[in-house]
Formats: sequence, structure tokens, C-alpha cells
Amino acid sequence: MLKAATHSGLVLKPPNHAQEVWPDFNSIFSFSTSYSDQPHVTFTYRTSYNKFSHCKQISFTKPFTYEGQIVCQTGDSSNVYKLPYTEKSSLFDKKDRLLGQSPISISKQRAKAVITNNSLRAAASLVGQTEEEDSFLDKEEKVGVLLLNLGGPEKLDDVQPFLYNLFADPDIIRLPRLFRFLQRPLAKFISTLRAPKSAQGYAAIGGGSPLRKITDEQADALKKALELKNLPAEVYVGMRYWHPFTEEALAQIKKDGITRLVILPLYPQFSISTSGSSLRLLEGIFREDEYLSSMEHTVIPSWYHRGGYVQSMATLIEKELSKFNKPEEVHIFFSAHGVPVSYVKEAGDPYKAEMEECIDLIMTELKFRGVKCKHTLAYQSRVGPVEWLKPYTDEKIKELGKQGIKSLLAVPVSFVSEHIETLEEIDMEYRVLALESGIVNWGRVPALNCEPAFIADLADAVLEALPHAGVMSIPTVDPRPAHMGGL
Ligand SMILES: C=CC1=C(C)c2cc3[nH]c(cc4nc(cc5[nH]c(cc1n2)c(C)c5CCC(=O)O)C(CCC(=O)O)=C4C)c(C)c3C=C
Ligand SMILES: [Fe+2]
Repeated sequence: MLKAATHSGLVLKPPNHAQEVWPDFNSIFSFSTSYSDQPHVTFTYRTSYNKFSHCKQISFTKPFTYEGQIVCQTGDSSNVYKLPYTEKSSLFDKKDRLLGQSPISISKQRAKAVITNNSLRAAASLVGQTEEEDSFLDKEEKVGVLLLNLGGPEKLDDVQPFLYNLFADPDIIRLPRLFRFLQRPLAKFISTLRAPKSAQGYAAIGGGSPLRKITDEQADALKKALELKNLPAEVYVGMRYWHPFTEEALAQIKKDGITRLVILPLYPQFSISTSGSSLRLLEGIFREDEYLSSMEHTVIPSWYHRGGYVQSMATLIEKELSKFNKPEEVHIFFSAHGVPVSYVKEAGDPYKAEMEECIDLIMTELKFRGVKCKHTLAYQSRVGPVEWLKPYTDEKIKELGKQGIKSLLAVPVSFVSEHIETLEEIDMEYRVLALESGIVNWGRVPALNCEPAFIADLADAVLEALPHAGVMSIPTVDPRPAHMGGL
């Protein structure tokens, strides 16, 4: 059953990513796949691309063209189809590297198969192997997926304690080691000071954050998507600063006897302040807990480059563009949650680089679909007196207005659910600012929430990550430098 859960059918245990060496590819190779609803099929490929370099977790980092023939053969060999086939994938970044998964459908004569880049990768990994592994999962294994998210106050009374939890996090307010004793008093002070302004925002969107409800819905949808792919799994939600807290999710995971866990932060791009903070928390808890530290688990650190995510974003953008009278004149305005500049410059946060790469991928996909609009990336939601990533969303909106832009489509990136920063900051504050700045036509792309293609891609990400699960390796050094609060 689980065999049919991946596209390749041959479930691989690839070597450590860092050591992964891609084989020379200028050859015909074949692999098998089985689908629950289709006969056993064998494919044979030839690719014109002759070398894959080191690749990031689950994405290709080089362009390639499939060329030649695909031999499809039913399991009982009664039918063999030889199909001439050429396909160039569409998702390239600025260095002309292919990123993410671009599903390729072949539907000719009576043979039909869906191949993903990942199955091609599986095939690549298979060169030289003859043995087919039945499944890497024992029957007794219980698979869990832990979705990590930030959490938000559910009612106005929750706002100050929620803010306290947020500011008490050393990954949000990063004090030098010597001043760490000030973390909690400072959190109390800042949360009390900010609570009235913050509460106003939450009041404007109905008295609380929709984050818990949407994340629960995403968890349900993901569980169903995994079931459809023949992987029965429990999906848990662990919030960093509000209910259900990560600790509660872990207690449930233990209670349920989960043996293999995929940890999936619901942030497409990695930041020290978001995924990093949640993962640091998990690391501390796992280290102290015998059950958790010996449970096989794996983390998907970021997934902005996945084809399913990029394509889902492009589809949402195209849909909103079509609502404008002159879509070609619309300026696409990506607005990401900001972080202080010091995160990137001093602590090496990959957030900015991942964000820029993400926008490039979405725009490349849009261009591939014939969209010719110009675009801008800016950063919103800054807090406190320090310098944050620029350009700032509010300043950029004013600038675009001055430049004579009349139609603006705001696209929230960096988060996949509606929340205060989309519903209040963008829909209310930035919309008013845009209209005051001379923009006449305003639109906003909705968050992905439970978009079926997006959820299906998350399910694929889980399936692809599952074979990588291992037991905890405990780092001996704190990755933060001492002046940033490291040990
Ligand atoms: C990728 C997304 C986010 C990054 C990066 C991020 C960094 C970051 N945030 C703050 C301060 C606040 N964030 C608040 C709420 C909030 N932030 C995100 C996402 C990212 N934050 C979300 C999803 C939410 C919750 C929204 C909800 O609906 O409840 C808040 C509270 C709201 C407010 O008062 O504005 C604060 C404060 C910092 C300091 C930071 C990086 C260091
Ligand atoms: Fe935030």
C-alpha cells in the first residue's frame, strides 16, 4: 500500500543530501511505478541533460529537457507503448536553474502516466541499482506530521499574553548573552506597551486571529491529501506563541505512539525568527525527552521553491489579475513580513535571499504563462526602532503612486494563511495608503489557505521527506554567535 504512496513506487533511502552525488545522466534508464488505480507501468527515459549537480533537499538545481522515448509497459507485459517525448521544464530561476517540481503529464494513446521531477530524481538515484525496496515503513509504524506555526490571540484578552510569549522568545528579541536576564522583564514591558495598538488591529478583524482555525483546516486537508496518496498519517498543529502550543502537540504525538514524524513549518521561507525559533524549541524539548529523541523524524526547513507552491501562487495571482480592466497595466506588489536587517547581516538569516528567489520563481512562472506585468518586493510589519529589511511596504506604495502607477495588486508572501497582517495591515492600512497615493485600482491576492493544489504539494513534500527521517543528532555547539545570545 505504501508502495503506491510515492510517484516512483520505488521508495528510496537516498544518501545524506550533502553527500549526494548525481550520476551522469546521458543514458537511458528505467524505473517502475505502481499506482493504486493503474496497472504496473515501466518507463524508460533518455534525457539530454547530462549532469545534475548537488541538489537541495527535494528540488532540482539544473535545467533539463526530457528527450527521446518513454516506454510504458503494463505489469503483465500485454501492452507496450513507445512514445516519442520531449519536455522542457518551465520553472527556472535567474541562474537558469530548475527548481521545484513541475508535474509532467503524458497522455497518449491508452497509456497515461504522471511523472514528477521527483520521480525522475528517484530514477536518477536508481541508476546502478537493481533491487526494488518494497517499503521503508514497517506495518507497525505510525506516521505523524507536525505543522509548525506562529499562533495568534483568539480573543482580545489574549493579546497581551500572546505578545509576551512572542517578545520573550530570544529569537524575536535577540539580546547579547550578558543581558539575557532582561528578556522576560523586557517582554512584559514591550507587550504591555504594544497590546492596545495590537488589540485595535485584532478588533478590526473580528476580535481575534483566524490563524488557529485556518491552520486546523490545513491540517485536516493535509491528512486527507495524504490518505489519497495512500499514506495514513496523523497531522498535528504546534503553535509557537499561542494555543495549541508546540508542547501540547508533542504530548499528543507521544500519546498516539507516533514512530516517524515529518516536521513541516508552515512558512515557505526560512527565518531565524519563525521556523528557526520553532525548531530551536523542538530541539530543546527533544533533547530532554527519551521518546522524542529516539523517534525517527525529519524537518522540511523551507519549501518556497516547490513547484506546487510556486504554481499555486501564480494561479492565484493570475486569477486576481483577470479582475482588473487592463491586467497588463497592473503592478504586482509582493509584500513580505520583514525582519530586522541584523538578522540577515549579522546572524546569517537566509530569509531575504529565499524571499527574493521565491519572487523570481513566481514571476518566471507568470512570464511563462504570458503575464508581462512589472513587479516589486517590499517588506511590511516592522516593529521597534531598529532598521528592518527594505524597501518598506508603506514607503514603496507611496513611491509607486508618485511614479504614476494606477493599478496595484498586493500579494502577501511569507505566510500561507490569512492573518492580521493580510486582513488588517494590507486590506485596510495599505489599501487606504495606496488610494491616497494616487493608485486607483487596488486588488489583493488571497492567502493560499486550503487551496487544493497547494495542499496536495505539501502532501508530496511530506512523502518525499519521509524516507529521510532519522533519530536526533544532538548538536554540540549553539549556532548563534555569543554576541547574539549563543552559548
Ligand atoms: C514569515 C512571517 C513572519 C516573520 C518573518 C515574522 C517576524 C517577526 N514578527 C515580529 C513581531 C510580531 N509579529 C506578530 C504577529 C505575527 N507575525 C507573523 C509572521 C511573521 N513574523 C504572523 C503570522 C503573526 C500572527 C498574526 C495573527 O493573525 O495573529 C505580532 C503581533 C501582531 C502585531 O502586534 O503586529 C508582532 C508584534 C517580529 C519582531 C519579527 C522578527 C524579528
Ligand atoms: Fe511577526
